[in-house]
Amino acid sequence: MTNGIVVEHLSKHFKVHEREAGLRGALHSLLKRSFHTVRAVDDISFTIEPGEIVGFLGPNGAGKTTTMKMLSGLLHPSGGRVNVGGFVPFQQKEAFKKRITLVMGQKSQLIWDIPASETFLINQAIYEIPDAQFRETMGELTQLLELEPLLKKPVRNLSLGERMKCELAASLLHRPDIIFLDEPTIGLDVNMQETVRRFIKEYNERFNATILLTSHYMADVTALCKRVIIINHGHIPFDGDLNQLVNTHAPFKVAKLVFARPVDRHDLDKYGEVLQYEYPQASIQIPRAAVSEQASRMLAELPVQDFTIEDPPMEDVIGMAFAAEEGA
Ligand SMILES: Nc1ncnc2c1ncn2[C@@H]1O[C@H](COP(=O)(O)OP(=O)(O)OP(=O)(O)O)[C@@H](O)[C@H]1O
Repeated sequence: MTNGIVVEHLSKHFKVHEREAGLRGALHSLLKRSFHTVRAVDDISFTIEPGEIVGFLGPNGAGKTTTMKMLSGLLHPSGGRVNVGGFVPFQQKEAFKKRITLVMGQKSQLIWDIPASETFLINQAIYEIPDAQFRETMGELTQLLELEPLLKKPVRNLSLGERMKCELAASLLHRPDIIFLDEPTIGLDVNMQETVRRFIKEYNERFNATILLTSHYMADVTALCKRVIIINHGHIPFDGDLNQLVNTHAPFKVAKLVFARPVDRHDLDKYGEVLQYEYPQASIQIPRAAVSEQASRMLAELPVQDFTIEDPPMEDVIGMAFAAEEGA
């Protein structure tokens, strides 16, 4: 049984009731209802191989959650075809539900007033997980996510990060091999983001799970995803290797220098575009093709004390990809 995903010409259009403001508008819309169509997802196609982790990126309102809901069977598409692990998601077959999970960082499935361990038991019943398998998976998840001290506390007393760990455990108890993660690290502190990231990676490796992940934190994307799909206004302007995205939209690197003594700002212009210079530090943007030549020139000609070459921040690269799509 494969756990790949195939999406062909998928669309979701919402018909939204338009109402004019004020009493007149309310009366008018009672008599004559007018609608407009929101093309939340508009003819997208992609394939995800079994075991792949793919970053699904886009600005607010781009269509990420709508796509994930269609892939997990919560929304019926307006057009196109979806195949997730051999199933048509919106048919909502029991066997399909046992293969997938949708984790939404902003929504909780845990019951507020009781400990998470009791929600786990409820999920065991819902997913018909045999006792032995439940104990084994619970043991694994408890160890991977360090859940032991949290299991008996009412969910309302957990911190956001602790709750997220329990959320992940509840969503993965039935050992799905296709996982949709919608902002799993939102609002978590840097350490907890790192824990969740490590866990996602380990789960993927252990169960060869296919994972589609949205996140506004680029550290999640660079740590987990070799491939990214960018969605903007319901379209996909980019689908490919993360490195290729950087090469296409940011065909330059940034040299960070620390000088041993002050240099003339104008002397730096010949090496590239000076982004910032405030003694002792400078940042210079250099076309990728010229990086090694300019790096050796700078080291030979300038009083360099410390020197690094970095890719531009991923947030900037993604921003450039969105901007290119807007301008297209
Ligand atoms: N039920 C609905 N009725 C009408 N419009 C909707 C509905 N659900 C989503 N939309 C609209 O569809 C578009 C895509 O929304 P979606 O939630 O998929 O975006 P997103 O990429 O997940 O954004 P975010 O990063 O803010 O979560 C938005 O314009 C949104 O307002």
